[in-house]
Amino acid sequence: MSAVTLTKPPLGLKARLREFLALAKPRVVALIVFCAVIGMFLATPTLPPWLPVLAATIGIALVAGAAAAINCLVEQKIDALMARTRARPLPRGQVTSGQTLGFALVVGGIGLFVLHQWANPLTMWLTLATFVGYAIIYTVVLKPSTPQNIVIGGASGAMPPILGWAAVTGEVSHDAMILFLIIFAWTPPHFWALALYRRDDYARAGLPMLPVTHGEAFTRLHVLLYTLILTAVTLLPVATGMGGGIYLVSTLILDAIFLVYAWRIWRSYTDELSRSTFRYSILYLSLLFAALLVDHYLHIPLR
Ligand code: HEM
Ligand SMILES: CC(C)=CCC/C(C)=C/CC/C(C)=C/COP(=O)(O)OP(=O)(O)O
Repeated sequence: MSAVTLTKPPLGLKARLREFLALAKPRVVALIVFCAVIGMFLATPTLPPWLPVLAATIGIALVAGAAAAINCLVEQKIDALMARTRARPLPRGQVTSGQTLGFALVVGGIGLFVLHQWANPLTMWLTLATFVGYAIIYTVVLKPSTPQNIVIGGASGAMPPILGWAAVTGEVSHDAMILFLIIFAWTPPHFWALALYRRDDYARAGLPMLPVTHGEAFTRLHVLLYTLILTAVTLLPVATGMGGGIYLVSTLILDAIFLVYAWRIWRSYTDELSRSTFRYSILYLSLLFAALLVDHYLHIPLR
């Protein structure tokens, strides 16, 4: 009887690079970097110096990608159980754990070096803390143990504008902390909208996400409550003068649409609505930060 070989054919270089890129969750990292870059531009009244901007953009992207790869490494067994994540490179066996660790260490190490050399040490340390916050504290400790995982872990995801700000000014101001608060308040409706229509995935994987531990109705109410908090927080830039007329009009429109989604999630839930709300959350954050940037340079003062 002839033996049947089940080994996969080796990947070509391009396909291999694609697998490594997938480990870095490029679309999430793109929005993270976008928010960091806006933080850099908001940090100074004129144009920020190009070298720290370039270094911080590259450095933050690399370290965030490395953090995402560690998340894929730690969660490979969980990812194999969920429909949304089972096609990732590790569960499919396209890369090994060792390769993923090596990739994260090299890419993250280069990112930290770039930040230290051409941005400043403060930005490097804050980015390293963000890396630890997401890759270790959120992924290893919080995610498998509490439904508040994404609320607390959201602090890491909210760091990018602070990192950008620090790269340009060498310090962290109150306005940078307001940008942090916006992403921090945005994370629960962003994630719970997804968790609602992916609740079976999370239940199968044994992860204590809010719809699994506290039920759908409770989660739907909390999407609405956090969207209300988000609306309040997005008015803070107007209170401090960081945001002017263009920002105010933009955020009122974006918040109103988000509130309609959140209200409907609470009152007349469907999975399709929840999916649209999740998609809108990404558009919302992108447009809100874009509005802050436009407003910064075409500022219409409100006082
Ligand atoms: C703890 C905080 C966060 C959690 C738990 C979370 C959760 C998630 C999950 C589970 C997805 C996957 C959706 C899918 O596979 O279809 C996702 C997608 C996404 N998230 Fe988040 N997120 C967080 C923070 C952030 C932050 C800070 C940003 C950017 C500033 C962000 C931007 C995105 C984007 C752009 C996508 C879409 C990715 C794609 O289309 O492939 N997220 N998020
Ligand atoms: C250094 C730096 C700026 C780091 C940023 C940290 C970072 C990559 C935050 C993104 C948050 C994110 C991808 C959450 C996905 O949730 P999940 O991991 O629970 O989702 P999953 O189920 O898709 O793995």
